[in-house]
Amino acid sequence: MSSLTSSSSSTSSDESTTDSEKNLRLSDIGSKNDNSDSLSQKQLKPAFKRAKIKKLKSSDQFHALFRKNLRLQKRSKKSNCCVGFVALFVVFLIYMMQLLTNRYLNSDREEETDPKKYEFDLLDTMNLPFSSEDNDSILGTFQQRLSQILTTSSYLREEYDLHATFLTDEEDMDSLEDLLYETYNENDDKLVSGFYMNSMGLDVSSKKELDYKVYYNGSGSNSAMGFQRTTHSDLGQTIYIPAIVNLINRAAFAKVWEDSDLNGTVDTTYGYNLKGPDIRVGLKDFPTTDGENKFDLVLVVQPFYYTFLVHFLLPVFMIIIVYEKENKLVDIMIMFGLKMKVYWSVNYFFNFTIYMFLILVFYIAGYALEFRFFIQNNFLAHSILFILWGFSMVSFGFFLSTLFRKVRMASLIGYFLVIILTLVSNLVWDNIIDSKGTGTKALCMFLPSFAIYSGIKVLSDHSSLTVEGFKFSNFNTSSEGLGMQYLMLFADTILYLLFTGYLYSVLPSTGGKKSPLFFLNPKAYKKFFRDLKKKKKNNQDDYSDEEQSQEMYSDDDFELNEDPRGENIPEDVERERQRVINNNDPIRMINLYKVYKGQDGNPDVNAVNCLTLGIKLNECFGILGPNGAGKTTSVNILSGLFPATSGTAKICGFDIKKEMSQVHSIMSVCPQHDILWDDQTGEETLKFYARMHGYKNKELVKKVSKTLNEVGLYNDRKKLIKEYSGGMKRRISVACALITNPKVIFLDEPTTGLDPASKRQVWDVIRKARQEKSIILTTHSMEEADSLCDRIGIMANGILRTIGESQELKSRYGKGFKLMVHCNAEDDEKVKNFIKKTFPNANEMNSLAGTSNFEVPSDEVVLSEVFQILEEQKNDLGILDWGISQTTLEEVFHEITRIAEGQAQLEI
Ligand SMILES: Nc1ncnc2c1ncn2[C@@H]1O[C@H](COP(=O)(O)OP(=O)(O)OP(=O)(O)O)[C@@H](O)[C@H]1O
Repeated sequence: MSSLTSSSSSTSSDESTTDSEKNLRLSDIGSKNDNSDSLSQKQLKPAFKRAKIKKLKSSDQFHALFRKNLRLQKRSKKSNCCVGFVALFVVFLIYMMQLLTNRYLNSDREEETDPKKYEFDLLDTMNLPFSSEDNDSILGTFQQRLSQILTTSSYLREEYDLHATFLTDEEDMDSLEDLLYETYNENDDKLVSGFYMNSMGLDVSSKKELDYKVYYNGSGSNSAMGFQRTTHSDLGQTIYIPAIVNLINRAAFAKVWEDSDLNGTVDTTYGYNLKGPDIRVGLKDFPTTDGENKFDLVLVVQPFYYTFLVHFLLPVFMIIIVYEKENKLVDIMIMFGLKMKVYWSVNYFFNFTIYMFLILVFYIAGYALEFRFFIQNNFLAHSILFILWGFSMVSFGFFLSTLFRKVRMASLIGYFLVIILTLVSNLVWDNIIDSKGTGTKALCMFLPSFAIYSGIKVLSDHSSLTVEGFKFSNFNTSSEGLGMQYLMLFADTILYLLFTGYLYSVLPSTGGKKSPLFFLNPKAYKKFFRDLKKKKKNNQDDYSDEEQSQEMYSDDDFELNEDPRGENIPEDVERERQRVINNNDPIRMINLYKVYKGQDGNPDVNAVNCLTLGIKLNECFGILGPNGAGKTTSVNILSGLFPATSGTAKICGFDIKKEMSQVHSIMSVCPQHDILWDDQTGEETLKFYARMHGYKNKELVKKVSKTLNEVGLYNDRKKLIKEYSGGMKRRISVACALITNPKVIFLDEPTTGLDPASKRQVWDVIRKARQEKSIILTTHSMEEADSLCDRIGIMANGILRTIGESQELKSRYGKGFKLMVHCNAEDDEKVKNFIKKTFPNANEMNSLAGTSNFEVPSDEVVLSEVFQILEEQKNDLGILDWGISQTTLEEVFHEITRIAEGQAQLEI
């Protein structure tokens, strides 16, 4: 009846009437009378119309999913604290190491790379032991000799890379500095030094002293460049001056002494009692140090720790995905219409955002604590490296997540991987790969850890005190550029996304759906692309407008085989089969089979066996059956969790084999076991699904509040799901199935575990919800089926055994009425005789202490007459109490399962 309403309303607007539509109407009329003659399948090829479906917007889904992820992330305090702690710990370690390095190992150096900023920090004074009257001439001779040694000694130039220049003004001094530092930076062994003769200092007549300044390399290992202890005459303290200064001073002095005719005037103890003119030496160290001699701890450990830190989110990314996979949350979201491209995009974007947050904290700490890695290197150089690593790590995490099905395993292996990848990239790169050619390096970088480690190492090497920071100006020319790292990280991002897509398709998901390994089978590969093209085309057609046009389709795809029971098929089941073939029910299953492959030597299980069934519009259809009858399997096939082994079903005209995405956008499900996020509240859970289906703002709030009220959870809406009782979880699962306003609802044992009051509340909700919908409800409660379902099908061993309205089944399978009479013991015989006389075929079932039970065939009973007769004779016969009841659904159920068991025994 309801299907008539549905199809006639859908065709009424059409001007033209096709033959197939006529067939449809004829068949609809047929469905009104279930006893109508069945038409051969060949004769009748009806064309049906698909339901109107509303397009689910990707943006709505993105919004809902992102909010959900964010909320759950905020609530996973342990994981957030752990990540934060590790980040801070790494920053703290590096900071401490930098402090230690600066304080104890480079204590005589300053962290200043600009040579211009160095002062001549002290002046050493050497007294020449001559009589003070001869200052001028002594100083003149000394200066002359000094110049001669410095400019003419090839030995000094070659051995010590000595640069001596006599300058006249400050500008020239600058150019000498530039020359010295340039030479210094280019020179491998760093044994450069420089002398600067300030012409001003030559004015010996007025100053009675000679000034000259020396640039020296304080880090030199060469003994000649090393330091020598001397006592600073003015300061009265011990200072260290470069050996070369003493060397040259002494050489100049010796010459002066030798040439001087004054030596005779000098007392043998000249060094102590004569005080002649001063030779003052200004000292200026080079700003950077020779790495060989100054151990910089930060440089050694930095690449390891940074690599560890940036890997640390990898297991978190894996866990997010595997958690939803293990708990079938992905499956349920798909059943509620989630598009996988949205799912992956949101997770990609979300994971990348978490990573960027970590990097932001790291950068703030790094700049605040003045890590040379950040300050010395070009900002873009390290930012691009870290961003590209973020992209590739998320892809890599996705890829790894496809390999795990359990969160515990994923987190265990994930954290182990962080350590292994960090260690391997550190040790293997430094000891083996670093010395290899570009090709080998690039190949190794297909493991993204190598790419990030080597990139960090390049930047780390540039953050040493002795070298310039990394700049893009040396990017192209430098053999240690970052080009390869950037390129490979980008390539890894794409590569691991492709791997993820591939593995996600071919590895079995929780639901057991998987695609073939295409590359092993070129035909399957071609088929895949053909299907994809077709699907794309369908999608375009389906979603060409906001509301889909009602497209005609035929049943060519249905495999209309005979039921294997052949002649033995029960009449009602066969009638339903013909009705389904010729009708446009919103849910139509034809010859649906599901065989589970036997594992560990067990035989295959035929869970669903040639199920042909149709659910009408506005109908709530109950599937009953003992445990293992195939109820849940049927629902799982229809909702797309499992593929059928053969046969198919159409839901609102969409084939579950090929158009599941359209089916998902119009259906909802309350699974047998609650599939919910423990850390969301009931309200948030409902909002999530409602948002996915386009509800917004006031409409969203209203809809959610109404549904919460209906299932009696409004007052508990702010509680987390993990704080809900089993019954409350069940009610929120039912609410989820109702909130999206679907056309088709699958309710798998929706009231299991509910107390009687809640059960009735949920029944009321379901009763109200069936308007404009088709509902399949599986249950073990006969009372529920009786109360809620318009029609009932009873399954056993995967086979549909009977179908019909509750009353119809009772009269078909029940053995009539049950009559109970209660009287005094002395009247017992009299009463029994009366019953047997009134109902000749009544069968006495039992009798005890004046209470007797009879089974009376239904054709002997006209209820009104029974009432009249018994009430009239009650007093005369001494009947104290009596009652009559019809066969219950439970008895029908037992009868059916008993027959099924008998058949199964025969088959064995
Ligand atoms: N994943 C599976 N792998 C193998 N066999 C399965 C699987 N799921 C179900 N089965 C088998 O399929 C048959 C039907 O199971 P199903 O869960 O559909 O029954 P049901 O009618 O829903 O039972 P219940 O009332 O206990 O929920 C059973 O024999 C069961 O053992």
